[in-house]
Amino acid sequence: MGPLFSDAGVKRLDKLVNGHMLCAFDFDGTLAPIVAIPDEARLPDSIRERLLVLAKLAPVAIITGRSVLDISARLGFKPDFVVGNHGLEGVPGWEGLAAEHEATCSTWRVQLDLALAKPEFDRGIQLEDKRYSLSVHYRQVEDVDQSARQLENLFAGLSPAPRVVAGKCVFNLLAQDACHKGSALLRLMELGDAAGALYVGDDVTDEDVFRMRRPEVLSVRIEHSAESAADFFLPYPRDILRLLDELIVRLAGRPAAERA
Ligand SMILES: O=P(O)(O)OC[C@H]1O[C@H](O[C@H]2O[C@H](CO)[C@@H](O)[C@H](O)[C@H]2O)[C@H](O)[C@@H](O)[C@@H]1O
Repeated sequence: MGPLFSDAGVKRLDKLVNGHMLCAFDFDGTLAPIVAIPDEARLPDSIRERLLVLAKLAPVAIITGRSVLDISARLGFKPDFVVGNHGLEGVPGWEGLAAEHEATCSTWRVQLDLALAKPEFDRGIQLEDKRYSLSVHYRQVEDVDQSARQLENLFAGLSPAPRVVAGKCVFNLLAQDACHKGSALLRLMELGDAAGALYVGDDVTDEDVFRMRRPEVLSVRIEHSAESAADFFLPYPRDILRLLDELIVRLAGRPAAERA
């Protein structure tokens, strides 16, 4: 994993922009700064303005852990694709799987509501029901390590067994099937007839994209992590602005026929 703005990274970016490409982004921690209360996350105007320009030059996808309803209200513009619930919601052609995911989530919800009401669990634990997946947040608890351990034990007893993906002070409970951010991205590329894609993310569920290590997908992580499978990293969250600017300059410089 090297810095994106290095000779090797810029070479990959230039090569990608020369073909018909999809620009895909995660939301929290990538486009929107992390804040203590999930509902207070906002897309900064400086980023929205650039995304609006970018969307005129190339197809744009937002692939997030939030629900489609939640994220759509936060964007303030309409990208070509909006995928929610870590790839489980909003992918054209995958609608048939939704009913099953919804039923599984309701089952977990009942079990978790009962358990989390017990006095041993910190009242700061917040369950976010996103219809097709659940997020259990523990950012607001007194003892983060203790709550994380208790929650992991609790999830081990859930039926049916979820796929538990830890994130930033959150556990995401997902269905155990092949749909995730990586498979969603490949499906969007197929639908958009894209020869390549840029994917930018910051968290553990973004590793489903990074781990694919596809040569046609340029994967970029926000902040360096020795454990990440991403190709490149941007050192600081603010560097997303530079990346958007560099993309816009390159894409705007292409002949119109290539952008179509
Ligand atoms: O895939 P993403 O777009 O990165 O979404 C991942 C989760 O983001 C949200 O939670 C995270 O961001 C919150 C706001 O900054 C923060 O308070 C929380 O601690 C983070 O885990 C969102 O609430 C979840 O539904 C998403 O799965």
